[in-house]
Amino acid sequence: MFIKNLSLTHFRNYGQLSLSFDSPIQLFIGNNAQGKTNVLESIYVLALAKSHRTPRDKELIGWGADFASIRSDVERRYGSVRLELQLTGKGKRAKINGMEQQKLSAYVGALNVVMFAPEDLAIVKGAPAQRRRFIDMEIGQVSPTYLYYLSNYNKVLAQRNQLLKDMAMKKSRSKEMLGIWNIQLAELAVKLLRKRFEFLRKLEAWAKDIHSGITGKREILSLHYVNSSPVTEEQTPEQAVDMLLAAYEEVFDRELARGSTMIGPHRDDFTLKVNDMDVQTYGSQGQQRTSALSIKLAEIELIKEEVGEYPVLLLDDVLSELDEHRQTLLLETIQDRVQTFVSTTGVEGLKHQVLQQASRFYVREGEISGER
Ligand SMILES: Nc1ncnc2c1ncn2[C@@H]1O[C@H](COP(=O)(O)OP(=O)(O)OP(=O)(O)O)[C@@H](O)[C@H]1O
Repeated sequence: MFIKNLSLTHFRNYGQLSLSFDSPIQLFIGNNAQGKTNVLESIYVLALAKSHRTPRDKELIGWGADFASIRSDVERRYGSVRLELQLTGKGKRAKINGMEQQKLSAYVGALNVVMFAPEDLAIVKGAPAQRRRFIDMEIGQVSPTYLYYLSNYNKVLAQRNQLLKDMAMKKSRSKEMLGIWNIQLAELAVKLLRKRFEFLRKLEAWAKDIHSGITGKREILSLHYVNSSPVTEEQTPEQAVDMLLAAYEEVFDRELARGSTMIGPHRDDFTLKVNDMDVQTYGSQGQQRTSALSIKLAEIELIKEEVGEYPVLLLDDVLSELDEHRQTLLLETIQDRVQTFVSTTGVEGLKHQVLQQASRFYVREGEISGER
């Protein structure tokens, strides 16, 4: 995948911006708070229809404007696609080749990206919700059906939780209705879980190899799904649904007391281990960083495997943080195969020869000038 150009209107601190790209690597160079991350964020939003920094689209719209838009022509293996996304704060309009997409799940995936930002350490160190978000976003990029099931799951979950609350307040005694929600929720949960198991298994295979390479074979990285339900990968979907229904029955009294659903993919997590040690709890800062890097590099390979093309890589302020050995490893993965956008405050820490040949863009107060 190759992003040929990018046009922004009222996106963050860019009133109007039009850029063209013809190199595998682009460096966005500038002081703090000038708009470097905003450019990378716009590419991420164009791909996933969501920001990596905020759940509120309103923040993406330039102050004083009532919409933001992002447009780009992307070269894919089957030809060029024009992607357009407009954000109003109340909703989004997404177009592929001028055709408006009714469902965002049909739009997401037209461009695949992997973002590596300082916040990504949260995949290792953060709360379970951050790892769930990571899993959902990554599977969603390569599987529109996953996004569709996820959005249905969340809707049914909200209704089931409401019913539990109503039952607890004696406003509703409808155990029959609960039975209906249980079946719908269990069927969707099993679809999500099976995809997640598969994703984690594939991600682990790549991450293990990469991590071993980075650490000179000293560390074995493994990923483990932390399941709140008794569903396993070995069960058939029918068996899994039955297991889940039985589990809902078992926790019914506790769920009624809490007014919320206690088991299912919305409560799950995954852990990372290095040589069988929990990295989140016991890992050093360096081990946590390296594990996050291994996972990001694994994601690049996984997307290639799933969609047949390398995604675009966005490196936000992380390259100069890596020591030379890790920089080299990262750049070897990229080589000429992965189009990469890098934000950095300076080029001093970027030693690798590949970076010397990159296109340079200088960012200052929401304006970008090209090569100097
Ligand atoms: N919705 C918005 N409208 C206008 N300007 C905005 C909006 N949101 C953020 N900004 C401005 O964008 C700038 C921040 O840009 P960005 O986050 O890209 O910084 P950066 O160049 O990556 O800096 P750093 O190196 O510190 O990360 C700030 O000046 C901020 O005021």
